[in-house]
Amino acid sequence: MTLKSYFRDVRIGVIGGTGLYSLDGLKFVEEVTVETPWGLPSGAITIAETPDGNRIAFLARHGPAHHVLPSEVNYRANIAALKAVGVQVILAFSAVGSLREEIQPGDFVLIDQIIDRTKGVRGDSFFTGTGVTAYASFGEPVSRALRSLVAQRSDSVPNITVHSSGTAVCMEGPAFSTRAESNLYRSWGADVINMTCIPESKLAREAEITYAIVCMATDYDAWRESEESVTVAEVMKTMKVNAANAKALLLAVLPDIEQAVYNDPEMALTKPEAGSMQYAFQQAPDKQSSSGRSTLSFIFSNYF
Ligand SMILES: CSC[C@H]1O[C@H](OP(=O)(O)O)[C@H](O)[C@@H]1O
Ligand SMILES: Nc1ncnc2[nH]cnc12
Repeated sequence: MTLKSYFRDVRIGVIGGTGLYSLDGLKFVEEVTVETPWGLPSGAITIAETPDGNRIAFLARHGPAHHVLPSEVNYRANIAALKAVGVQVILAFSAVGSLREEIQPGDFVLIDQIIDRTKGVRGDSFFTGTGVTAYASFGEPVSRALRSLVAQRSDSVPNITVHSSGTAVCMEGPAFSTRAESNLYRSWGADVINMTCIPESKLAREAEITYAIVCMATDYDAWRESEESVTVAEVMKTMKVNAANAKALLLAVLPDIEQAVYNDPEMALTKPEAGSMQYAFQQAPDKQSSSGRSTLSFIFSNYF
């Protein structure tokens, strides 16, 4: 596709997860289908206009009708497509199970750490198969600055409890965990569990996009002896309330993110990620595969 001229200025992207398939309260502009070197994303990207007149991009992670399983989401295409329309910051949303008594269904958690329990079946690097080697830094998988913006603004949203940090386990799925697994993750210090934050967060980092994910607790997974283990019915029931709260939180925090990406000459919000791959490449440019360089230029117009 030919990218329209305004796309370079669509700096904010939102990824909706289970139960969050569209945005409310913003003016619809258009839907765009972006083909990437890694294939097609889960669906069309919706471009919407904020009350401040900026355009943002929305993508439903599993597709608008949730037709794609977490292991089968083309995370590379999703992130590459958002990057192609200009996105520098992604605020993602995810339905998660709670591994802690104090994180109740309905609570939101701004995770700062992730334990990867996916099983190697997901395309998890833009560099795989390109003949170009690069190693992203991922010790802090989520943007501290974006988390803190969301945490601060969440005070203005009624009826939500937001935990400002936490560790997520990302499991393979689609079947939920056994009780033994759920207890194992608790013993590791994990607070919530989902099936999608890996490789989404890792690919955002490779693409130098500032990324945070709002984890919305829907259930107590499988660890509580006194309760039935999680079911989809339970997740969807809680997500009805969570989705409304997520939309309210997004509308509340958007002006702050817009201010940070359009009006801060220092670009403090995106600074840690922008340019972070600069020293991650191993080979001298003349030793990199030229077809790989051409593929990667789709997301790294600055390096290739
Ligand atoms: C349908 S429950 C399991 C499903 O829900 C979460 O999705 P998302 O992270 O996209 O909100 C979880 O990660 C699983 O993919
Ligand atoms: N218990 C759970 N495990 C994994 N992903 C989830 N998404 C919502 N609840 C979940």
